[in-house]
Amino acid sequence: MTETPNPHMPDADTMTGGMRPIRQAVIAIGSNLGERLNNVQGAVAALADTPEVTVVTVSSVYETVPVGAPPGSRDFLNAAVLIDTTLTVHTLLDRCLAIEDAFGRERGERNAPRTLDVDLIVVGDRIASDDRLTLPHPRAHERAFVLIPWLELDLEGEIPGKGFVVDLAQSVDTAGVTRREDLEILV
Ligand SMILES: Nc1ncnc2c1ncn2[C@@H]1O[C@H](COP(=O)(O)OP(=O)(O)OP(=O)(O)O)[C@@H](O)[C@H]1O
Ligand SMILES: Nc1nc2c(c(=O)[nH]1)N=C(CO)CN2
Repeated sequence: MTETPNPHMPDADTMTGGMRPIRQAVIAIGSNLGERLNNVQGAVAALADTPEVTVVTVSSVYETVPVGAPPGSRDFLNAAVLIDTTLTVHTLLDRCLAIEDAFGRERGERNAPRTLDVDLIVVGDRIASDDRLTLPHPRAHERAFVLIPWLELDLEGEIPGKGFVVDLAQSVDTAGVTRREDLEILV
């Protein structure tokens, strides 16, 4: 679905800093290449260092079987982060991509092993679709490695148009998602 701008109202993405609303966003982080925990931890630290972003809570770390990845790919470490932000959705996306780059992310084939993936899952109840950004993330509702960490952060979480996280998490196969009690992300 594409957002239809209302010519009489300032779009939330073009309003000046002081006027922008605080939105709660869910960010999914993954790594299956290099120093996986260091990469995930670094992504959270970089988000926390971002002006106009406040990290609210961070999930446990989960070891997850790769989905849709080339044969032989290593397991991922995945986590989810709840943030409050006044950034526009596109500025937030740019920040996520810059954090990936800072951790040596190479952009090859889809689902190829990666040092770091930082995906925007939902930003408030924003629905958006353009050549750079789709919100909610179009595959989040079917991904146990996103839903299980998110559920830990917010039992009332919802993906607009798809349903509540608690229900979605029951409709997916969670066998490949294991909480790593021995690993922790520090904020
Ligand atoms: N909600 C979103 N979060 C992150 N990137 C998005 C989103 N919507 C669209 N994109 C675009 O997708 C592009 C490719 O993202 P990425 O390389 O992380 O995909 P992927 O991790 O291989 O696959 P997937 O999208 O299934 O997670 C990004 O450059 C970005 O412009
Ligand atoms: N287990 C797991 N599988 C994936 C992941 C991920 O983060 N975890 N990310 C993907 C592309 O974003 C594709 N497959």
